[in-house]
Amino acid sequence: MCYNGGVCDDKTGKCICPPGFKGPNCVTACPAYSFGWNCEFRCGGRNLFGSSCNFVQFSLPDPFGISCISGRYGSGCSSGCPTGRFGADCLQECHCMFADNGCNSTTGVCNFGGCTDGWLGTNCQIPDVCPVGYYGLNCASMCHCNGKAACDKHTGYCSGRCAPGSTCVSWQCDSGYFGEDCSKACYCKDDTPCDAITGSCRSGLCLEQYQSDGTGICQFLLPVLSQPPKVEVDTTSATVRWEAWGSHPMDAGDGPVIEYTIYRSNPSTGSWVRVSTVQAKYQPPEGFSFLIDPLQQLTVYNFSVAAVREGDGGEGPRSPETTIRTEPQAMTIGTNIGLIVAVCALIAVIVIVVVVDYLRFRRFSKRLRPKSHSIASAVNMNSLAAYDNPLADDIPRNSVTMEGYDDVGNDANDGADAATTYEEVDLPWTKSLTVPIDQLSLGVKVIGTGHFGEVRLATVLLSDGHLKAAVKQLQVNAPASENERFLEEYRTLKDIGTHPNIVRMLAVAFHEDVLYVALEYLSNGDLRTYLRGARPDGGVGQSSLSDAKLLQFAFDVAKGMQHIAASGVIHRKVAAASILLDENMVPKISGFGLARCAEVIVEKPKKLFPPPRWMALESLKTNTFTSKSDVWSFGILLWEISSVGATPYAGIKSTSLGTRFENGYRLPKPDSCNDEIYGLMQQCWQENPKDRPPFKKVASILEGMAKGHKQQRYIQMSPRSETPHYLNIRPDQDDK
Ligand SMILES: Nc1ncnc2c1ncn2[C@@H]1O[C@H](COP(=O)(O)OP(=O)(O)OP(=O)(O)O)[C@@H](O)[C@H]1O
Repeated sequence: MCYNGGVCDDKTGKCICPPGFKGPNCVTACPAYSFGWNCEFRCGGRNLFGSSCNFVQFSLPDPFGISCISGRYGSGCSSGCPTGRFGADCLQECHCMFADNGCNSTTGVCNFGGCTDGWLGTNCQIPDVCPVGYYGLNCASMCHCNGKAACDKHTGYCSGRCAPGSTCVSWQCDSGYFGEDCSKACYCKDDTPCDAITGSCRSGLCLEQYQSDGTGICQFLLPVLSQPPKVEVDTTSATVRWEAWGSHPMDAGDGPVIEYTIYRSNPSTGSWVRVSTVQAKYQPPEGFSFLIDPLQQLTVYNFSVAAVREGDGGEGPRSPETTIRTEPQAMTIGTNIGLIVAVCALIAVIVIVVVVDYLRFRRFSKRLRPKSHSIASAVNMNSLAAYDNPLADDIPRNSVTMEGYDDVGNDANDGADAATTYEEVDLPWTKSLTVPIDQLSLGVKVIGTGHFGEVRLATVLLSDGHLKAAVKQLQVNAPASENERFLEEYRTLKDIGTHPNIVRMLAVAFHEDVLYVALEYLSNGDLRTYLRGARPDGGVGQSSLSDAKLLQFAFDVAKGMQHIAASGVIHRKVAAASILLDENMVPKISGFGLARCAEVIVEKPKKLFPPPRWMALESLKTNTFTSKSDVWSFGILLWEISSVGATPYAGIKSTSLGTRFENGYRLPKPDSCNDEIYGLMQQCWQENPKDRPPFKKVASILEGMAKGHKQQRYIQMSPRSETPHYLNIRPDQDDK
């Protein structure tokens, strides 16, 4: 947009400003009697022509040609502008509230009062509503909405879709994307580009597993199982059976199917829980089956299976479900003498076990007493040297010495006990992770406190040495629902598998009905605290945190979230406080306490609900959580990074957020980030979850920024000497 009579050069797209105005959009008025690209020439009293501006004409590039100085018109430029006019040859109209008083004939600034309705700016030449297709400061930037619709005047984002082949604010899709909003991925061989509008591969060749649909677009349809699984139950287990994808004429979509995911419902919340996957490679003639246990007796469960193709997002929808109730314990005392004898024998065994356990507990407590701050572990390093944990192979080798760790119980008397403390507990998912309790040494240091109590520094002995670990434990006396939540948290983490940007579970151990979970130790605390300390006024100093590092944080977290979303998990607590930093400052997603394995609508409990300031509109309004609500929260996390640790919506009550969001309110742009990164946040905060980019797209946009940070400043840390203009930190509103 060119103002004050400036015109746009149809070759370069740049504004050619009229005499008396300068700047990329001709908004800046030159001082009186001056003109030129930078107002460098003057006329009048002390001008370079040595004469008055009257009767002087100037030669400017087309389309102005010969014209008068601003504020003059007529042959020989001898007349001043009439009231209501200003600019070169007096061609511009004043837009002042008091029209009779007119405006300054050179600058257009109102002689009295402000602008008339619909106009803004120092000289009232900026329309209040940008013309269709423009947005931003002075309506100077172009937007690209589908159907040439208008866009948001501040952000450039379209209320509907972006024009095909554009991202609303840019005409170019990132490589590998096309279509409206550039939201569709194209799958061309060797990452060759596709047409930004149609999506057809320029090379005409598709990635393996994808087929051209005849128009040159490479795609596949997700495989759909049309039949519910058959389920047989007993008291505490269920056998789920299903036929291979494609066995039934109603099965739809494209193969090849590489595996199946088995789901069951969680009886207390009704949400879906991903139980396990079964490889599709070896197809048993009688169909597939999977045993799920343990289940609660006399409880109603739903079961479903989904077929999975190779690649990200290759899992099809869940099959129709089968609902069934587990059996009650069958006992017909009186009709079966043998059974009564068995029951008596069982009771006797239980009594013996309880007595033995009690005696062991007393002995164990005795061991604890002198060092009450730590839990015992009897480490016998020599005998365990050959222990092989498959996980250990891909664990970073932060091996430690045993100094500073309290091997309580590792004294002369305990040697014999150590071997007997290991107890097998029936949790199938822990199998590959379980280590004997004597391989775990709990340190004295409490490194944090979470919902399930203290988190302690520890070491765990795996195949090649002691690794530092953060250990959480489930209290024996925890209520059943808590128990379930704790187990759910770590089963989810186990299902997600390993990723460099997700906290890793090293091992689990059982001891006297306590479950210990050892996570890799992340020594640099959480990202929010780190960012706050790294503000130039925060003490750590600018040297510890470059703009590139801030972008890298965002990119790394996005990669981790892409992996979580691809595993079918919703995190529900994506926030800088949930990101922990390892010894090399690599961010790792943590805090899986609220994670779920499927789209969920939850009843709002009083505590343990996700932090509202990070929640998406639909989560606040209808308690609905999906991967796209995680994308919203990621947008808030990106804002936390860009504002170097500010509190979102500081000063605003979180109870008012839902209504504010519905009215279009969103977090403002931090001064420290540029339009492009704020644009990405805006995309994450689209009202309709479908309009938010998937994590794959978010990660690829951030990757582009991380690579291009030398050419462009996406996030700017203020130097120490400058007064930082960072947004507020309000610990009272941090939604801990
Ligand atoms: N792997 C780890 N390495 C280092 N410190 C950790 C680790 N895990 C947790 N902590 C510390 O312990 C604190 C509590 O962690 P925890 O995960 O229990 O918190 P939480 O917010 O209650 O999580 P959740 O909602 O998952 O239960 C964290 O804030 C952090 O300081």
